[in-house]
Amino acid sequence: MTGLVVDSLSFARGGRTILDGVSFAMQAGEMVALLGPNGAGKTTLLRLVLRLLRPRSGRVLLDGRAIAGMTRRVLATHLAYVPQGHGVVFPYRVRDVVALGRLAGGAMLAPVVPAADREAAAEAMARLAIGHLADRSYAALSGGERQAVLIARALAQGARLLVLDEPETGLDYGQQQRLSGLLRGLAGEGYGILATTHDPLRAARNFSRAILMREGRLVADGPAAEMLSAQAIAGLYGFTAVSAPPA
Ligand SMILES: Nc1ncnc2c1ncn2[C@@H]1O[C@H](COP(=O)(O)OP(=O)(O)OP(=O)(O)O)[C@@H](O)[C@H]1O
Repeated sequence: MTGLVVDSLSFARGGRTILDGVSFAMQAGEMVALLGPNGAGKTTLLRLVLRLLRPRSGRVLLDGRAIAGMTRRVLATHLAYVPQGHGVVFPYRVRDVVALGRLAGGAMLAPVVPAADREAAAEAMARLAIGHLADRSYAALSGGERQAVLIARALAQGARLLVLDEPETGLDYGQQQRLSGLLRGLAGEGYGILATTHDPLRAARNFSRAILMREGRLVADGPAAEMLSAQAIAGLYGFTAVSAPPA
């Protein structure tokens, strides 16, 4: 698995500091939840890790190598992005959406999808138990099915570190539970999972570790259950914790 190091990362836009000296490292099999109020800088941090933005200062290392010097193809062998499952423009078949993951590594430039890429896509779909959706239109899927397809696309890419942006958004309870089980299973196989979330209670249950951010700074980092106590959550989001009334 790919080890990720985020080293003193800062980012600014229009003279305003959006991320200020964020540092952490994560290893194989870790499930790291990134939490904080709206505007804390979570998405900006993910975009820097994915090299979709350039930091003002600091660096991101994958297996000890700075991502700034990597080709897109090499970066894609380490890191895969699972965006939120919205915004469907074309009614692609599910098997084609998953096979698109192979493009990130520079494969599949031919007009016909090479057999190896088709196999990788089929394997990823089988892994997520969505083989039966292969010929369905991605646009016609439920939110949970789309999320599974996007994770399959990331697996087809071959990367071992998955970066997910609010993966449970829009999913019903059952689909959230399935997603959590799936991510835990992947972590058990040695995938690294880094996900933003707005649900501290689920994060405390399902993630091994939580990183809390506020106003562009990392304010806490540790075991999820410990980091996400009622008091810590109240402090992070700026409200007063109320205890349950006596029965
Ligand atoms: N391109 C940009 N130009 C100017 N400001 C930006 C830009 N992108 C983000 N910001 C600002 O940076 C801050 C952090 O935004 P970011 O989207 O990273 O927060 P977030 O923690 O992901 O928030 P949310 O929980 O609402 O998704 C916000 O104040 C946002 O307005």
